[in-house]
Amino acid sequence: MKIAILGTGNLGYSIAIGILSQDNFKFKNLYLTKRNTESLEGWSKLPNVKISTENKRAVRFSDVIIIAVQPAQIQGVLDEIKEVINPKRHTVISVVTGRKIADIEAVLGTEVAIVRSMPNTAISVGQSMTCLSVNSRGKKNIEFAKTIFNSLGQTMCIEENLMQAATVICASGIAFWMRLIRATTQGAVQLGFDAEEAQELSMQTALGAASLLIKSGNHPEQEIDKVTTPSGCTIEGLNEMEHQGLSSSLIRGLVTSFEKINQI
Ligand SMILES: NC(=O)C1=CN([C@@H]2O[C@H](COP(=O)(O)OP(=O)(O)OC[C@H]3O[C@@H](n4cnc5c(N)ncnc54)[C@H](OP(=O)(O)O)[C@@H]3O)[C@@H](O)[C@H]2O)C=CC1
Ligand SMILES: O=C(O)[C@@H]1CCC=N1
Repeated sequence: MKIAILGTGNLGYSIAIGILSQDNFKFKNLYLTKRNTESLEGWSKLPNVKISTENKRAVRFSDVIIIAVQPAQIQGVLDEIKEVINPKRHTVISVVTGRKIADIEAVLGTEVAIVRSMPNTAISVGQSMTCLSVNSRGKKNIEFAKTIFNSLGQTMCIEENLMQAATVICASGIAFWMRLIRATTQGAVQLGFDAEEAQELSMQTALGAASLLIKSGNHPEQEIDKVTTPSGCTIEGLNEMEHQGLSSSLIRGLVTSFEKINQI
């Protein structure tokens, strides 16, 4: 499999690191493009990695085309590559926020396999939650896209009308969870740990909580019941957090992000 990433910025870079680090599928070449390639110079020393400013060249050279530019830049990229897209050969995967499959079909045509994908930046460490939607032609290629993204975390195939919500929960979600980890780290510092220890306690506890749910399949309240000793310290702290609006502020933040993403 020959893969091109058109637009190797923050997310494209994370995807490239993830592809290079995984060993579940074999890729023959990884072609990375951006307009100014200075930041990618170190990569050209890697075997099987090509760096270029030329999107058309990257497309001609590849089978899977991952488009990872900003929403305002995708139209220009699609216009540029349309003449070299071969529907029999190429699968186009867009990770661009808010751009519908229909917008891409309008330029490349409905006979091209198109996957709309929303990974998150944890893709660079093989732990992305990636949501996928496909056009009719892409249904045959969904397993192919799943193979790529399953080796870089977990995937879920969803209806395209849920993609904006998925972006808020999973992609923006990385920022939300970072803030929760930072806040619990700051609390631990206030209670006497140094900053490094505090962050380690916070990160591993967050990982443990998520792992408990993933492995047991339990509802969060079942796990909470196991921790909240009657009249104990956990329920006292948890109730104070709720009095201060913990769940409510998180839900309101998600809804506000969702309202914003629908204007992008
Ligand atoms: N799922 C997620 O977690 C996230 C998703 N996103 C989405 O991913 C997309 C990319 O975001 P992000 O990586 O943060 O953005 P960046 O601005 O960091 O990356 C975009 C890259 O595209 C390159 N680029 C721009 N125009 C072209 C072109 N014509 N040809 C080739 N390369 C080009 C830019 O580099 P240069 O200027 O050198 O060309 C830049 O490196 C966006 O749509 C964003 O909404 C973003 C962040 C997180
Ligand atoms: O904040 C944003 O608009 C983009 C979409 C998801 C992550 N970053």
